[in-house]
Amino acid sequence: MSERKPAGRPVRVALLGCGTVGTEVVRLLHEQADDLTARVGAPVELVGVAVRRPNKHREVPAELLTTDAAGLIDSDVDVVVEVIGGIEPARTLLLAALRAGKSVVTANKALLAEHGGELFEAADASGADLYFEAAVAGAIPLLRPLRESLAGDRITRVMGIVNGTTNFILSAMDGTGASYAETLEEATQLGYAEADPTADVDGFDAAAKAAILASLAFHTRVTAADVHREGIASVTAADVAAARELGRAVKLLAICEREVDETGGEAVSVRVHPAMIPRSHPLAGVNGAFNAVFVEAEAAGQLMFYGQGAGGAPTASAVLGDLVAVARNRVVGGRGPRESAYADLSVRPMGQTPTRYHVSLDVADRSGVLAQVAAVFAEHDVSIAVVRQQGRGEDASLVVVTHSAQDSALQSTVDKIAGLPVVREVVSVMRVEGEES
Ligand SMILES: NC(=O)C1=CN([C@@H]2O[C@H](COP(=O)(O)OP(=O)(O)OC[C@H]3O[C@@H](n4cnc5c(N)ncnc54)[C@H](O)[C@@H]3O)[C@@H](O)[C@H]2O)C=CC1
Ligand SMILES: N[C@@H](CC=O)C(=O)O
Ligand code: NA
Repeated sequence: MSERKPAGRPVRVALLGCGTVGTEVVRLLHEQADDLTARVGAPVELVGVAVRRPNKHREVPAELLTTDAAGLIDSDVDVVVEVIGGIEPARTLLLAALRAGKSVVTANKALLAEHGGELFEAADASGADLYFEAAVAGAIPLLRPLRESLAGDRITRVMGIVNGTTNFILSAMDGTGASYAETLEEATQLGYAEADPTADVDGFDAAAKAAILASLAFHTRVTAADVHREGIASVTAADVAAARELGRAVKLLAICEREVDETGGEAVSVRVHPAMIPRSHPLAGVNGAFNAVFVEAEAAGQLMFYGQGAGGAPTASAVLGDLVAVARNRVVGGRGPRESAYADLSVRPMGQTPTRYHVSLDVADRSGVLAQVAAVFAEHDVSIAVVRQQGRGEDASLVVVTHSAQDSALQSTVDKIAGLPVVREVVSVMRVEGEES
């Protein structure tokens, strides 16, 4: 058996925040101390944990606890791990760490999606590392493959389920019929939801992740404000039932696409919205807090990443992976990848993005109604792929699935149809993904 090499000077780590993820980071650092030393080539020493209320953290040795996060960063530490969340004070603290040449590991997608550029610039100026695998899809190794393994390929599309809380809720609505409120409460108890769960439900969390994914995939700075965002608050039991009837499931998807416009110029589209996907699609079988992301690249073809996207221990696994990487860089010299935003592509507005709609209507059951509805689609140059009509006494249910068209044309079509006197109710309108157009 080969002997382990003697370990060098300890890598000194400051942890900021000790909630769902931070608690698990402390546990893993303690439990895996010997293995981490062997893997890094030096002991990884937790020298301080910044918290808000020290008396609430019995799991951390009292001498490590401090309420002075800035002071901890200023002390003799090599790496700062941030699991506080939110924009401030995380932004100010991490900028201070990076400017002082301390490597940073963070799980904070909200911060990266809004101020990633500023953080990368501070890292470049001092030569420090900035790693953030936990920020997207929790435990799933996804950002490192995009930043490193696929750096020689040309990514064309990234599509996936990147929010565990909403997937947990939609899975329950589809499966057990549990109420929205009950399910959200359970997701919060299990540590999946953000401190303010509206960040999950309204799609802000997924939009931040989509911005990070698009930035890495397309070598372009994409911020949360660039992402078209719709959450799941408007998804009704009727939508889920309509999907089910057509052999589809409703999922909140993050979709990042490289697009070529009429002049041959390239742009990207980045969006988060609920969509119906066929039950045969691999994403339809992703349930609970699990995440899954498809990546399509010109040479690699299709890749799929699947696993636990939320929860304390899975997220801490990704944090520890990054910690080992930056600690190794400290021990052997050198640094990880810098920001790559050279392509500088523009982000296409949602209205100009090609999408497909599923529209379910209650209409009067008499001759000529279908023709009237079809005429509105034709007027907006929207081609129909599937029509299904079923009589129910005086009324009929009419379902239309379109071919691909500009989102703005689809939206105008639905607005006009809603105003037709023969249309009693627009029961469900949802985009369709995951099948040929
Ligand atoms: N929980 C999860 O499943 C995942 C969380 N993340 C991200 O990880 C980060 C942490 O998330 P959680 O642990 O779930 O949040 P949490 O709310 O459970 O923990 C955050 C902790 O930071 C503390 N804190 C707030 N301000 C502080 C300050 N100024 N100084 C020191 N401590 C402060 C809070 O008291 C709390 O204990 C967030 O950025 C979140 O988006 C990422 C992936 C998954
Ligand atoms: N709140 C997030 C946590 C992980 O990023 C989620 O539900 O996915
Ligand atoms: Na990840």
